[in-house]
Amino acid sequence: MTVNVALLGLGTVGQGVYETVVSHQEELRQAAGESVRIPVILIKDSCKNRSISGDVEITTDFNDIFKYPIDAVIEAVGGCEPVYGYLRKCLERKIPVITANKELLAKKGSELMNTADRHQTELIFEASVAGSIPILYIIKNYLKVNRIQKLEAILNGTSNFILTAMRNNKQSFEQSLAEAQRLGYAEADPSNDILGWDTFYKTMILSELIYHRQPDWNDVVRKGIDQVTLEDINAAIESQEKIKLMATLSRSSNGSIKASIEPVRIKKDHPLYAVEGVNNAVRIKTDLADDLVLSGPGAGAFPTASAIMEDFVSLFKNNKPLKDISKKRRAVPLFK
Ligand SMILES: NC(=O)C1=CN([C@@H]2O[C@H](COP(=O)(O)OP(=O)(O)OC[C@H]3O[C@@H](n4cnc5c(N)ncnc54)[C@H](OP(=O)(O)O)[C@@H]3O)[C@@H](O)[C@H]2O)C=CC1
Ligand SMILES: N[C@@H](CC=O)C(=O)O
Repeated sequence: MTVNVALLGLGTVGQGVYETVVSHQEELRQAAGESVRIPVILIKDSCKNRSISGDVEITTDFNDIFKYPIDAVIEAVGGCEPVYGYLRKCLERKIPVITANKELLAKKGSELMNTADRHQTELIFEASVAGSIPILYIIKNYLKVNRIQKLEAILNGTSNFILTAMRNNKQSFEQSLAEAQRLGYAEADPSNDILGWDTFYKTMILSELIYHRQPDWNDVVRKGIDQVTLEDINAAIESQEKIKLMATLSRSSNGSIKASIEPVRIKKDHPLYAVEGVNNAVRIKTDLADDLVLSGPGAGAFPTASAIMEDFVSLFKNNKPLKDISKKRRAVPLFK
């Protein structure tokens, strides 16, 4: 048997997913119990050269994906429109969706999750937060008894890459951003990265997961790294400190959720001090486990494809065919 996956988007992430499906057939067969094939890929610009095998249809028409017996959809386009409509259509047809799209999830995650629920299918999105780090899985499945008191995190690979390059190589902000774009870390619109929006969306997803709701967006402090200068970085070095774009999330005693995203100076003994380059890290303080820190690459083709493909195989429980897997088996619902 073969599982057919429609891939939406063939940029940094989509290409990483496509190549992983080609290079990891054996592992996918082991984990999913069936071989995995991508018969169709949606793109925007039909004039670009693509390194894709000849038997894959490349299309600019979303509806073409339904010409194939699609078992799952992987979305790597980004943004809200037209993707929201596309994913709704897939879920309404009971097709499970795996997405890396944090902006869409922060803005429309509840609606899409309700659609998935109504149609008894899955919407999963490990890749939307902290790249390759399985942070959503760990919070959902491994911290059910613990009370999460506070979360501190570096969630934007591009910003951390830029701050590291400015510090270590004395590169200018602009040069460092251009390098992050060349490496495929930055969003299509990099102002999402450098103004803190990307971290903001990821923090909202974490808030949904941990507290089952988001704070009022107007109450969230959101600053990016756009105002950080080489002088600021040198001043931090003088004090043996580093500047990091830090997200924080907690619930106050009155039940309100507090979140902030801003560049902060941290000292050598801070657990996230050593997190450099494109890496992300999440520090979770809980009442029982105490202080947990997870780190790993937060952006890039293969770290993101890793999270997407691990999400994908998580759809296969006990090697059952995808169509036989009931939605009701999902462990803890997110966005509810
Ligand atoms: N880059 C990264 O490291 C990470 C990215 N993400 C998320 O993954 C998603 C994709 O990111 P990334 O691969 O970097 O983005 P890219 O800009 O590299 O790729 C986007 C892809 O989507 C296609 N596309 C854009 N608009 C449309 C449209 N209207 N209809 C059809 N196809 C369209 C583009 O087509 P064409 O090729 O024709 O231009 C391109 O193939 C985003 O949600 C991003 O936030 C998540 C984690 C990490
Ligand atoms: N642009 C994002 C990509 C991953 O989510 C980042 O730099 O972290």
